[in-house]
Amino acid sequence: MKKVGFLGPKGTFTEMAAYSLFPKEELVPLKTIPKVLDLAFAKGIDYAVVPIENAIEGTVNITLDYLIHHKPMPIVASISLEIAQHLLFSPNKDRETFVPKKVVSHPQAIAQCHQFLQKNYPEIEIEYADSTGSAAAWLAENPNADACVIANAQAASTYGLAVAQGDIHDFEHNRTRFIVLTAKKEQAPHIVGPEHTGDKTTLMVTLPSDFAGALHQVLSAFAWRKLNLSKIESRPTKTGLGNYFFLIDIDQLMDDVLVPGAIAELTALGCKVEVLGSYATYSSKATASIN
Ligand SMILES: O=C(O)C(=O)C[C@]1(C(=O)O)C=C[C@@H](O)C=C1
Repeated sequence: MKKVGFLGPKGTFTEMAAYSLFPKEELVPLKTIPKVLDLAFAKGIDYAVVPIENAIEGTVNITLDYLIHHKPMPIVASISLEIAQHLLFSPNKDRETFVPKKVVSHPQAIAQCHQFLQKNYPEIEIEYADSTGSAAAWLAENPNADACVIANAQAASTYGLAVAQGDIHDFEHNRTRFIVLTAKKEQAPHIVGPEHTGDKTTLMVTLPSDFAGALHQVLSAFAWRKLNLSKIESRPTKTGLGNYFFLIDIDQLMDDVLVPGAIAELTALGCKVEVLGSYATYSSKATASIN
């Protein structure tokens, strides 16, 4: 059995992602995203599953930055899940009359429900937790707290909390993409359950210096080869204000000609190019209940 580390505890969205991809493997809950990446890098687990991007809030910066700057490992798969955020109360509180003073959740979950909170609880104090699951676990241990949490239905049932209001995320099409990483040689995991939606190659491109038309030249290396890009994002290199690199997702696996050709062209322009992964992408409804 493989060991799959994920942002825990039980009841997180990342657990759903890990379970959708690896229902038969040993799932290992870890407290924070850096802890998951550290353990994968040290080969204490076979695979790491961590969130990377949300449809409402954008990139999960901690994942990307920690991966790139501290624990570089190849991406070997990704999965996108529907994300339904619910407002959960302790069973000790009356759903009709309780007015919580505090809401506890993961920053991404709070951000996805920002307008809901503004409208319904404008005075509420916000407390950030390591994950939605850890917020739910905390409320289960402190059932008399004047607090509520934002988490999913799986967390509600795992921790015996009541769904005071379902689907409180501000935009309907709320999805998060999770990536699978490994520091072990064997690479691509064997995945059968979720729907295979396509393939990606993710590149990290650092420009030699800031010159006129640099990004245009970078993009044209892909354009004339008809390589479709599904994402381009700039992130700070952390070497000084204004220094950025680009993360580029190409909509296909690494091949023998086109992608290496584009990389060679970028290198000839003076860019530094690293391949962060070439992998299959999956999609799932995330409704599976985890035992
Ligand atoms: O807190 C969780 O349940 C997580 O799995 C983390 C996370 C994230 O970091 O984006 C995953 C999916 C949702 O977007 C909200 C939170």
